[in-house]
Parts: sequence; structure tokens; C-alpha cells
Amino acid sequence: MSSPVIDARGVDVTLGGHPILRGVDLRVHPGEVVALLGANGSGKSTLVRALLGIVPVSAGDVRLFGAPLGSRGAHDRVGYVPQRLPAGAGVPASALEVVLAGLLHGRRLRLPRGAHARALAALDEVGLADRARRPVHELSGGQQQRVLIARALVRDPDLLVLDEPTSGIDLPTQQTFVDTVERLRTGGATVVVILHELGAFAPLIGRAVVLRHGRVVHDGAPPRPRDEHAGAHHDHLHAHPDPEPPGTGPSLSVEVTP
Ligand SMILES: Nc1ncnc2c1ncn2[C@@H]1O[C@H](COP(=O)(O)OP(=O)(O)OP(=O)(O)O)[C@@H](O)[C@H]1O
Repeated sequence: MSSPVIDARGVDVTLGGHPILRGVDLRVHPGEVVALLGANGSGKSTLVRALLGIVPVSAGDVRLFGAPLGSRGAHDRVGYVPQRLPAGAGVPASALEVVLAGLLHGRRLRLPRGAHARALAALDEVGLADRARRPVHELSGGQQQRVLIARALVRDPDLLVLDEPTSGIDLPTQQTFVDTVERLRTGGATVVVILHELGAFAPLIGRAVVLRHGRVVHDGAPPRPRDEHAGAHHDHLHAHPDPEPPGTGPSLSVEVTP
């Protein structure tokens, strides 16, 4: 089998003095589309941030494209779509400028040749070509999310990491994202996507990794929708909080569905 795009072994992350990830192992191979699932607070965003070197790892080892974290060559191949525009996004940057920023990374402080055409093409792909000059903070939440996706796409990434791309997004826009991921996968890219529900992504997802209390509790076939609330494990896809810290509380949980 080809060498993994992501190779994380025994990853621990501690934030604010609290253990958030505990001994996470994750290997993702070229061309895989992997969904990262789990309740609110189970550690999904922290895991992708650790994989990308955005939060420090307190134990374990992470490699991207075979290189240790911090290797620029590897990072240049990644497109990352965070959950929302970072704080400070009130600066009056246009959608086009935000997308162009995706082409500035590593030591590259100048835009490459053809940058504007590439940025406009990326905005067009997410259906925002006509909003290119609009200040991004004047766009709707869903449109801002699309701008962030365009910012990742403009890099032509070999690894695309999406943090809940469909939360608060209408169904037609979700389909735009799914089509984009499908196109990247067809081109050989690898995709890791945090989701609360497989939803429109379901046809693309061959593997699901479920986190609970910062540990991987499932790595394999995606749960079928009708199983989401069945069984004791209930490590499902909805936006419920992670119920109790590990090692405390009762081992039996009961859910009452209205
Ligand atoms: N910078 C931080 N300092 C302290 N605790 C943090 C920090 N960032 C995240 N956490 C905590 O880590 C836990 C996991 O958060 P994380 O955002 O990774 O979960 P998640 O599974 O992505 O949740 P959601 O589905 O709500 O986005 C939460 O309890 C959160 O409060």
C-alpha cells in the first residue's frame, strides 16, 4: 500500500491543563475520503488542528506526506477549511483577497503568476464569482464558508481538511461542497472532513473515524443513518455534547426521544 498522507501515532493533546486527545492513532492513505465524527467536544477539531500543527502535540508523532510536522513542503500541499472565519475577520478584506491569501504560505510573500485568475476560478467553483469584490464580512455565514473553501481550493491541495463544512449551510450549497470534494478525489486528492451528519456527503464517505472523549472508538465503515441512535455506543453524528468525562459517571446512558 502507498505511504500514508497522514500518519499519526499515539497523539496526546493537552489544552488549558486538560487532556483533550488521548493516544490517537490515525493513518489516512492517498485518495481516501475519511469522515471524522463524534459528539460536540469529543476532540474532532482539536485532532485536525494537531494533525496540521496548529495546536501542539504533547505526546506521539504526526507525519504529513511522510514528513514531520513543520516541514514546509508538506504544509504547502494542504488546504484547510476551518469552521468559521477567524476572529479579526472584521478587517475589510474582499472575498477575492481572502482567497488570494491561500496562495501565500511558507515563505511565499508574493502572489504567483496568474494568482488572480486562479482565485476567481476558485470563487466561481463555489458559486461566488459575482461576490469577489465584496467585503467578506458583509457576506452571509454560508457565503463566508464558501470563501474559506475557495481559499483552500486555490492551493490545488493534495490533502483537503474540512471542519464541519455543512453546518448551517443550505442543501444546494452542501451539494456544491460535495461536488467539489468529488472532483478533488477524482483528481487523486485525499480528504478528511469533520461532520455531524454524513448528510449529502454520505455517498462519498468510505470510512468513518469516531472520536469519544478524545479517543478513537470506531474506525471503519460509516454508521448507517438508521443506526445513529441505536445501541449502547451511541457515538453518533449529531450535535449533542460529549456527555461525561472518561472514568466518571454511570456506564449506562439512556436517551429519551420525544
Ligand atoms: N484552546 C483550548 N483551551 C482549552 N480547552 C479547549 C481549547 N480548545 C478546545 N478545548 C476543549 O477541547 C474539547 C474538544 O474540543 P473540540 O473543538 O476539538 O471538539 P469537537 O469535537 O470539534 O466539538 P464540536 O463538534 O463542538 O466542534 C472541548 O472540551 C473544548 O472545550
